[in-house]
Amino acid sequence: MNKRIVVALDFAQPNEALKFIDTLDPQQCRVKVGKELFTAGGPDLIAAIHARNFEVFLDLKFHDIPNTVAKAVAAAAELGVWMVNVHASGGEAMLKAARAAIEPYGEKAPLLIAVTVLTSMSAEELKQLGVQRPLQEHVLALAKLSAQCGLDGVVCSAQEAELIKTEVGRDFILVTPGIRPAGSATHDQQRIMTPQQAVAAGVDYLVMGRPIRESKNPVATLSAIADEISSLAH
Ligand SMILES: O=C(O)c1cc(=O)[nH]c(=O)n1[C@@H]1O[C@H](COP(=O)(O)O)[C@@H](O)[C@H]1O
Repeated sequence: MNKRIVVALDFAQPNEALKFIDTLDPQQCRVKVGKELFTAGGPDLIAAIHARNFEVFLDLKFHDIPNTVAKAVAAAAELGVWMVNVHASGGEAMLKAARAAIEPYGEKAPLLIAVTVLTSMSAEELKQLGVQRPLQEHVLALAKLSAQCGLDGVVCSAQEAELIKTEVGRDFILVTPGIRPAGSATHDQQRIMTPQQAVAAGVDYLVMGRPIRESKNPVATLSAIADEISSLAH
């Protein structure tokens, strides 16, 4: 139940992110550094976050040729991050290359997670891209491929969690953004669930950004959600 929430540090500047995490408790949550913040802050910022005892999900969603992704994932492992992600749609060779690249790090290797279908995408949008099968089927197929390639888990929406846990296995880690407390703004997210629904569906890690950062009292909001979900069975 511990530290199920990963707070998305979607800030423009490293100093804003550090100021924000200095209000948080590393025993209560992990943090996610994405494209905007890493582009601005780079490895120095990751070191500064680690110095504050937070575990980092480096969310750079690598999607490139196998050689490039393998080297990028190894570079992430060098930073000592807790979790790193790639896009499952990069395909089998890319996923296997990413897995092989972090093998030498042994127990210190980050968790390697593949993004299935972005939580901002609807079924209609997926069809526009030429994917004819239903969205849930596509997410499941990408999750199965990721598992076969040795990845530790996937990013999906909590709406697909039960299906993936049943079909791929209980130990396959599910990381779900698109988490919205009841009544809060959905922003650009399409496939959403409340924190309680997500935990009930079997999700391992809930990624939450704006509902926490933009709330009047982020610390109180985070604590309230953490308390609520810790009382739910997994
Ligand atoms: O890999 C991710 O973290 C991710 C995948 C996905 O499918 N959808 C998604 O929203 N994310 C990230 O999760 C965070 C969600 O933030 P909020 O929508 O503000 O809660 C953002 O930092 C996104 O970059």
